[in-house]
Amino acid sequence: MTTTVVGFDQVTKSYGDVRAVDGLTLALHPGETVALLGPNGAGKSTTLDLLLGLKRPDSGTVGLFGTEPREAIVAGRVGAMLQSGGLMDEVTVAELVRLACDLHPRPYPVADVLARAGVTQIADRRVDKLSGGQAQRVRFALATAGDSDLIVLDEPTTGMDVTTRQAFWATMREQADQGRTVLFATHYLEEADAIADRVLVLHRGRLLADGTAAEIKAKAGARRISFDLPDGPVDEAALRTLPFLTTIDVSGRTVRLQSSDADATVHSLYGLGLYPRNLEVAGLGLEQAFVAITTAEEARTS
Ligand SMILES: Nc1ncnc2c1ncn2[C@@H]1O[C@H](COP(=O)(O)OP(=O)(O)OP(=O)(O)O)[C@@H](O)[C@H]1O
Repeated sequence: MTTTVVGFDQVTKSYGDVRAVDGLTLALHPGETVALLGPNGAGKSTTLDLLLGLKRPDSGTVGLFGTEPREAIVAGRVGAMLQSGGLMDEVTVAELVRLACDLHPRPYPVADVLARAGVTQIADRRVDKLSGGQAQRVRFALATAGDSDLIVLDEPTTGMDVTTRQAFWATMREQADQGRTVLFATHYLEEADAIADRVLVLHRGRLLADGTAAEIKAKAGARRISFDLPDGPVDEAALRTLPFLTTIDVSGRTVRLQSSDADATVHSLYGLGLYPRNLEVAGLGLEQAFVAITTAEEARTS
C-alpha cells in the first residue's frame, strides 16, 4: 500500500519550443488539499493533463497510487473536473450524472450526487441549455459521481456565484476530511489561502514554492507598511529613498509601502524627520506574496 497519491519525477513536457512543464518533481499524500497556483501559461493545466494520463511526458515519470495514471483512472480512484470538459449535448443533467455513476466502479446514488452538487432542481434540464455556473456544478457532480481517492479540479469555481462557491468548498472539505486528496488549480488566491493546506506555485513549468499558505507568505519576505502623513505635502521622492522598499503607493496623505525589512524601513522613516500617524505593519496576503515571488523570479530569469 503506497502513501503517495500523486508522484511526479523529473517530468518534462514541451509543445514545440514551449516547455510547459520543466523537470517537475512532486509527491502528494492522502488527505491533503493542495492548491496549484501560477500565472497564465505557468503549466497548471498541462500538469493536470499529465497527471490524468491525457498527455504523456516527454521525459520523467508520472504515477498515481503507484501505478500508471490510466490504470488508476480505470479503477475509479480519480474524479476530475476540467476547464475544457465539454458536456454532452441533448442529454439532461440527470441522464449525464447517471451515466457517470454507471461508469464508476464505486458509484454513489444518483440522487445524492445531484443533491451534493446542488443540481437537483435542474436535473431535467438539457446540459447544453445551462448557464456557465450551472454547467460548472454539473461538472462538479461528474467529478464526485463515485468514491474516488483523488479529486482533481481545474479552476473549479470560475463562473460560480458566492453561495455556490461556498457550498462547493464545504463539500470539498468534507471529501478531504474523509481522507481523500483534493488538488485544484485556481487563480483565486483567497480561495487557496482559505481552503488549501498546501500551496504549490508553478512558474514556467517549474515549482517555485511548495508549502503552507503561511510559509509561502513568509518566503515572500516582504511586509506591508501603511501610514498617514497629516503635516504638509507628502514628499514622495524622499520616501523613495527609504531602504528595503519594494513598492510605494501614495494616495493623498496616505502612504502604502512594501518592504523586505519593515523594521529598518520604519526606523529610516523617522530618520527623514517625518511623523507618521496610524502606522500599521502587516504581513503580505497570499495574493501579494504570490506576486512578489513570481515577479522576483521573472526579474531573475529575464
Ligand atoms: N496544445 C498546446 N499547443 C501548444 N502550446 C500549448 C498547448 N497547450 C499549452 N500550451 C502552452 O504551454 C504553456 C503552459 O500552458 P498551460 O495551459 O499548461 O498553462 P496554465 O498554467 O494552465 O495557464 P492558464 O492559467 O492560462 O490556464 C503555455 O505557454 C501555453 O501557451
